[in-house]
Amino acid sequence: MRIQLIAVGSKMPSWVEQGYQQYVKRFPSDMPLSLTEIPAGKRGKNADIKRILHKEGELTMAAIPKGNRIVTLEVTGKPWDTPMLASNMQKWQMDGRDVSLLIGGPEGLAPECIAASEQKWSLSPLTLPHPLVRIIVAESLYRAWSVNTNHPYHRE
Ligand SMILES: C[S@@+](CC[C@H](N)C(=O)[O-])C[C@H]1O[C@@H](n2cnc3c(N)ncnc32)[C@H](O)[C@@H]1O
Repeated sequence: MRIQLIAVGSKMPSWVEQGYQQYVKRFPSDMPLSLTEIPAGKRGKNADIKRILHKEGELTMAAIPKGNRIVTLEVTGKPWDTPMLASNMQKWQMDGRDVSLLIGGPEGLAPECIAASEQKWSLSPLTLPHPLVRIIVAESLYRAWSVNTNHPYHRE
């Protein structure tokens, strides 16, 4: 099973790149994690946010390979603890499809992304900055994998 992270926002500061790389490099070859960045629309003074969000949504949906399970990262989604994430990961693997995890931009995800979502995952009731979310997701997925494989990274 491949896991694809699709995140609105590109040209991240080096600390974001470094943080993400810390975890992505640990994924096993039978469950690789990839990142697709969607350029965020320019938000000038009189920006048409609805149009920008729609464009980001179109680009996000176009980046998802056909048939993938779509999971959205949403503040108001389900708060999965590590065992629940590990259990979801096992279900994803048994289901046989690859997984696309979607992270929105400054105003969140476009309505079409939310409508296409099969599962909504909340990392916290706090609204987190989108550059940080990809790092937390990568670490959480790696931790869940370590639970499922009895790897010593995760300790009870
Ligand atoms: C800055 S937040 C967007 C805030 C926007 N007002 C909203 O409510 O969606 C950017 C993206 O980061 C992700 N995100 C931020 N905090 C999150 C959390 N606590 N749980 C899950 N995803 C989160 C979501 O994908 C969100 O679309």
